[in-house]
Amino acid sequence: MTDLTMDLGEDGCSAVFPLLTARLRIAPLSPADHPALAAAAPDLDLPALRLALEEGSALPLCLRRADDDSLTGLITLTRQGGDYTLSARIIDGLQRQGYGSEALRAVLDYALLTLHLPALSVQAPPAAAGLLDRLGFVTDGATARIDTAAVRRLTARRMVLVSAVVLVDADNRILLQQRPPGKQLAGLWEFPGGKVDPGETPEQALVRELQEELGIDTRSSCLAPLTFASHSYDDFHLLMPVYVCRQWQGQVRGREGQTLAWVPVRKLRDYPMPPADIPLIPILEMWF
Ligand SMILES: Nc1nc2c([nH]c(=O)n2[C@H]2C[C@H](O)[C@@H](COP(=O)(O)OP(=O)(O)OP(=O)(O)O)O2)c(=O)[nH]1
Ligand SMILES: [Mg+2]
Repeated sequence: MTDLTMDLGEDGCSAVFPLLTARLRIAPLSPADHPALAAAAPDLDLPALRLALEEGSALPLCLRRADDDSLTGLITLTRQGGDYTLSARIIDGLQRQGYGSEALRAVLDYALLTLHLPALSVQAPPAAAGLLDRLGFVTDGATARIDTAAVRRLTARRMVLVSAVVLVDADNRILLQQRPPGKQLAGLWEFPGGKVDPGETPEQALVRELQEELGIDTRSSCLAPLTFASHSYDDFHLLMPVYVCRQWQGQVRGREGQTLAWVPVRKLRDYPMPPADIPLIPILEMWF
């Protein structure tokens, strides 16, 4: 039997939560969620949910929009005997905008591929049949069921290899560049770098990207491996070796119109970064 709350730390937080999707942050129910939930779904038995969460027999997950933190819904995993069930509720007025499918992909991925539940079943109203079918559920009467193999097919993503660099100047500041409008993750601050082309090594790709993006010359021997990022975006899995470089030739300038910032490590958290980069910040804080 799996304790559904095993990834929650003492304070209800953990390294895996929030689950992030394109528009949502998904995190275990906390007392801070109660007022919004009670207002939006007065029929929910919040004290019972809270108790089940404390006992580890249920994991209620609140869905909130990443941009304005507004409540979008609740997905609850429940253990009943040896079986695991799921129930999903999107707040009235927010249905039919794809939030359910977006959140369910992330929750199914977590429940079957991280928590290793063998299968999940859901009471399926006829209106949800199409959605459940697209997600890989098999319907039998009023119940629909999904297993690990189906979730693997649902969440399989191509792997994209991207090289990135922590460029450090003489004052120990780190170069960030802002992703331009129109590109994926526009407006967020990232480390320079880019996709590794076929036939390139990660180091060769970085030497090329540093010339293309910043107009500077460096060599593979000036790139020291530092760490890596590994993160599932909705449509691909990013694997990003991260190097550190202190030696280059030429003046750094944004050759693709991007805004640049030299940032002391203690100020990194002031610059919103792509979700893949968030785990890199404490590593840099320790390292510098
Ligand atoms: N360079 C860089 N990319 C990052 C970081 N974090 C992160 O999630 N990414 C993602 C964003 C993109 O999906 C992908 C890199 O793509 P990119 O758009 O920079 O690729 P590129 O320089 O080769 O540009 P393009 O020719 O494909 O437009 O990696 C980061 O810190 N640096
Ligand atoms: Mg790039």
